[in-house]
Amino acid sequence: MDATYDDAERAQSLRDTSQETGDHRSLGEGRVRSTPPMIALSHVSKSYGDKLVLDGIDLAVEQGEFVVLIGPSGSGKTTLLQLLNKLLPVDSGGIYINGKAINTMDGTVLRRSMGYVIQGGGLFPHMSVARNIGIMMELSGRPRKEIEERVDQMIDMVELSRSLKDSYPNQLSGGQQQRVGVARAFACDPDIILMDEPFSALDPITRTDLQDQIVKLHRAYRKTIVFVTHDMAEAVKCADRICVLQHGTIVQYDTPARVLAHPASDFVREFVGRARDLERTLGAALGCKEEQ
Ligand SMILES: Nc1ncnc2c1ncn2[C@@H]1O[C@H](COP(=O)(O)OP(=O)(O)OP(=O)(O)O)[C@@H](O)[C@H]1O
Repeated sequence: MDATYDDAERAQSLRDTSQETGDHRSLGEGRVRSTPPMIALSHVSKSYGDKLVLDGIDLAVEQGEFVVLIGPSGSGKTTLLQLLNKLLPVDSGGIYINGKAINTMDGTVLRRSMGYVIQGGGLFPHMSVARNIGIMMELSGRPRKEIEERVDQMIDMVELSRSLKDSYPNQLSGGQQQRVGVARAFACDPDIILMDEPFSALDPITRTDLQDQIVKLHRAYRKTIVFVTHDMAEAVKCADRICVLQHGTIVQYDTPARVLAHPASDFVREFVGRARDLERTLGAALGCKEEQ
């Protein structure tokens, strides 16, 4: 069955069962999932004042999936991400983590259970690299020795030098700051990691390095990742599935191969086309440089 159809059906079944049961195992008539999706949104809407920004979003993200949210500026990507960790409240509809409605969960507890990486790393400027990485563990009262060991492990994992442990964020390059942000997100071993344009402020080479790194980490640890970007090439490189947003609705949710080969609308075709044009232009420009 077509993945997009399957998701639509699943989302529909979530909608049908959510109010009554609060449990998300139904897959429609007579079919039962053995596990709920790691993340499910059922008819979620969100407005700022009278401006509707997300309009009846149905979305399921499976455990261990890498889903990229992509769309033009203002299409609602960041808003959607911030609904997932309750930085913003939904106006209507439901969000479920592992089958459990997040409106029953404490926002702080929920956020501590998820990794969150934003542009620039979102590091605390007055804390050292080591403390930035270990802060969530510190807040959860983990023993100092365990935190120290984990910090070293995370620093090695993101291929930073341990000599930077006592440095402060303003003493690091943009790429190093972003690596610290990624290390912090993984430190508490969360099931879910949310990433909001984490690499978009970086130069192309550093950006490529970090994309490679996150793909590698995803393969190794199979975290469920929801990643926001404007960049189709980044989406194709990293995603198991790409969710294309336009004016607060999902216009396609499918594998990179299918989004590229079968764009669901003229809008998606144009979006993919622009990315390909850019890639060709960049490729040509880089090719010229190499020849010089
Ligand atoms: N706090 C806010 N108050 C009012 N309007 C907001 C607020 N935050 C976002 N918006 C508006 O909601 C819409 C969606 O914003 P959002 O940041 O989710 O889009 P986005 O797709 O992430 O955009 P970008 O790619 O530029 O970051 C935009 O029109 C934005 O101006």
